[in-house]
Amino acid sequence: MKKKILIVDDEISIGLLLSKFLAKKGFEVSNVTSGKKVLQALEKERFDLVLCDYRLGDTDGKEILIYIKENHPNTGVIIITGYSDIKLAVELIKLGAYDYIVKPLYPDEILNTINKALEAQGVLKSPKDFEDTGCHSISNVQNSPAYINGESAASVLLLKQIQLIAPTGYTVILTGKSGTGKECVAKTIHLNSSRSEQPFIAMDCGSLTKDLAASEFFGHEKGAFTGATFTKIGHFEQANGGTLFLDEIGNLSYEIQATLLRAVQERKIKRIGSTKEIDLDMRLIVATNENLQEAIQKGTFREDLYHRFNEFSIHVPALKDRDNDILIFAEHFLATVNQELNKKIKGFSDEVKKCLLAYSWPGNVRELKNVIRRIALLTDGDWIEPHVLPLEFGMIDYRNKPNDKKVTLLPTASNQDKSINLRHAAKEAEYNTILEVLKAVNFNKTKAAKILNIDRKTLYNKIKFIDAGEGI
Ligand SMILES: Nc1ncnc2c1ncn2[C@@H]1O[C@H](COP(=O)(O)OP(=O)(O)OP(=O)(O)O)[C@@H](O)[C@H]1O
Repeated sequence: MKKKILIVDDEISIGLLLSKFLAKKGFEVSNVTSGKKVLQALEKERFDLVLCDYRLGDTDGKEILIYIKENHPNTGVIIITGYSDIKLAVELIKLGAYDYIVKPLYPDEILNTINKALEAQGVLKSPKDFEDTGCHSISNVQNSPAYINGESAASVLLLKQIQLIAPTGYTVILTGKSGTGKECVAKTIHLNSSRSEQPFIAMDCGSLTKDLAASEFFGHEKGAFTGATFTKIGHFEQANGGTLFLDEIGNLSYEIQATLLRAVQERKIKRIGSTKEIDLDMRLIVATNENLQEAIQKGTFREDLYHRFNEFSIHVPALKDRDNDILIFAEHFLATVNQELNKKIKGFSDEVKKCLLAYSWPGNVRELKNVIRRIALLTDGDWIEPHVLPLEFGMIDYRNKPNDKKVTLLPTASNQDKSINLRHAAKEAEYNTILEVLKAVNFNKTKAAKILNIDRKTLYNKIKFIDAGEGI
């Protein structure tokens, strides 16, 4: 059956041109020239897709989009805009538009977008579509795990925003709780930009001290200060040509922010101890799990720097807001662990699935990844059963096998060497303490390190250690 498309454009010639082209491509096409006529047309018949010009005499594309999404949710909408306005485009996509096309119109682009919109209709996108739609997975980055998207509305929106912003050179602020995947998103944006062949350099600003900051950002010449025994290339210079990802910018001291602002504004740096200016040509992506607006109000974050960064912002949703994506991520991590540990675990029992879905995941995707690594390691059979779930799942009962007298942290360790068991128990206790503290401080690693009385780097290593599946 032919797919029905309604073209809405008050420029009659453009509408006619488009309808001729689409009719030739096998679509059944109708044309209208005003908002009022759209309503009448939609009352009369069902359309698969509405291709709507943003600016119309009696209304605009946004109004029409809202009307269609409320009254004909199964009809896809593509908006045509006269100028490239990313913010407007994102707003329209958030409101439910499948995509937007910027004039001048190119037949191939229109056809491609229409076909994709029709394919996607009624079906939420699967993670694989990320690659199908021309975005690369990040699996080709050394030491980077593949980027997994989900099917929830929040994940579909996230993917759209990544696809939209990646090819522009915009500086992006990524907000979201710790472990939601901000760095993963930053890498994906980089890999889908024209800089993908150039370096992606990630820098954790949370651990920067005042003394180290300038040298870490801009590098130094040999002999520039006591202890500068070698020339050091800073992160800005390393990222030149590519993308610099600054993580945890909310933790930067006010003084360091001033240094950073100069470099970002002027796009030039000097290594410490050098007079030579180095021109910068790179994209900046920054991330924070702090509320920067609040920090600005409190006077701890510079408003001017914030505006420099905020050419575009993307919120990376918490895992609990990604519905059944939890299971998509879980299956993916299980497949990876199976490979790493040479196991053949088939999947999760229904009970475990329920627990995974019911848990609140304060540590987000990172926590999920760790949990899957741990429970896969503890599983001997084909299926992951509830008794291997960590204590925070409130599954203590499950952890007691029928003949056990006490709750054991590692049920499978009963037949293991006692010393190994103790070591494991110590690691488990350490893991749980770190996790508890992290949760208590909303996963702010700087604060957690202070409470745990270890430096941030040690904490980072321990988290990595856990991340790497060794923290059992
Ligand atoms: N979409 C994703 N696909 C695959 N793995 C992911 C995804 N999102 C997150 N992860 C994994 O979860 C872990 C945490 O992700 P990441 O470091 O990107 O989070 P973050 O938000 O930058 O955390 P933080 O704020 O603490 O730095 C990593 O091991 C990462 O590989």
